[in-house]
Amino acid sequence: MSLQKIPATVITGFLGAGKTTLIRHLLQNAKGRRIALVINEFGDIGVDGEILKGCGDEVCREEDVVELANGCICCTVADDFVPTMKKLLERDHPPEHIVIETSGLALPQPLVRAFNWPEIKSRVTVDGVVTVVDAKALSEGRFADDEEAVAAQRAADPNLDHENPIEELFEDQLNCADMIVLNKTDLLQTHETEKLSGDLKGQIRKGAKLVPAQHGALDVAALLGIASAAEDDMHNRLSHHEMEGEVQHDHDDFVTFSMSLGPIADREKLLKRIEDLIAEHDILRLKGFAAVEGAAGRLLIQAVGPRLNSYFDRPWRADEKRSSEVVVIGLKGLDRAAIEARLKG
Ligand SMILES: Nc1nc2c(ncn2[C@@H]2O[C@H](COP(=O)(O)OP(=O)(O)OP(=O)(O)O)[C@@H](O)[C@H]2O)c(=O)[nH]1
Repeated sequence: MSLQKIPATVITGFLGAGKTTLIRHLLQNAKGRRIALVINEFGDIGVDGEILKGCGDEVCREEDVVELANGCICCTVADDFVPTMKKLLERDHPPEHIVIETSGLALPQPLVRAFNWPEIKSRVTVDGVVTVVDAKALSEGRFADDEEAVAAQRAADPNLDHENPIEELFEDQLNCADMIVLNKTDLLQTHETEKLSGDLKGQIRKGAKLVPAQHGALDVAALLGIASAAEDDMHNRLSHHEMEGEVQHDHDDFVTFSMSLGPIADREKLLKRIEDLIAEHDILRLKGFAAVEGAAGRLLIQAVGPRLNSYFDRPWRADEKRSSEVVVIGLKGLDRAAIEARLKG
């Protein structure tokens, strides 16, 4: 057995920033390197795992994708993450590199700390924490407060403890990063990207790298091999909760639910219903697959904030059940019953 530790890259970033897209690009350009993926999703439909497995066996073998779907990886470190890592390490041919995709709602800090568990620390080190940022959403102010609204809230109730859960999570994910990928720059003008980069540089930890990207297309040599050993450096990467001396954090600010829609007779009508829903409710993320009647492929549906897109990602296999399932994520208070009723038409 080699004494060298296996490098692990943690890919984090808010809902829909482009983590799965980046990993897909990485696998397609890994040039034979044996990479195992650990994927954590909120909700019980493994959309990200399915997208990656859909890349084809030569890029991503099914046995190299491990899905953790029992809630958020940052809260289930001991029960899920550590045993999963141990299993990967006990394989006859352990991976050469491990890539971990956190859910868009996860804090990376508890996960990175888990690399200090003795049974992991002796065999694995964090190569880098990569935080993917949705440049378009950031430019639209989705991670910041509307200052006037906050001032009005405070004026109405000065005792109000103001916390924007999205902004806080975004900052925690930034603060832990070795590399920040400013993704989706295709949706911005050059001067907007430059302005965002300049603004972000003022907010990130010294030494963290900021790189612009489109569809996560980064040079694999830059992405892997950072060798940060972030697990030894957590005092420089504290989350808001840690800075405030809290051990626990929770996801009470967000709700996630999934639902089955049955066979879809008309693709366009379904997409219109989803568009209307997104306009009417504060849905942060919606994703899933649909079985459109008469279509040979499964329809992948992706919505991030106001942007919706869909395409047939691969043919249905003869041995699988054709079903339509979506997961919806939003802030607490989302009207689940109304959304379900509307989605089901
Ligand atoms: N225009 C544009 N779209 C992108 C880019 N990167 C990703 N997307 C799209 O953004 C949507 C979300 O991408 P994902 O890679 O699934 O994002 P994610 O961070 O894995 O999402 P969660 O795991 O749900 O948090 C998909 O529709 C992607 O095709 C990009 O650089 N430009």
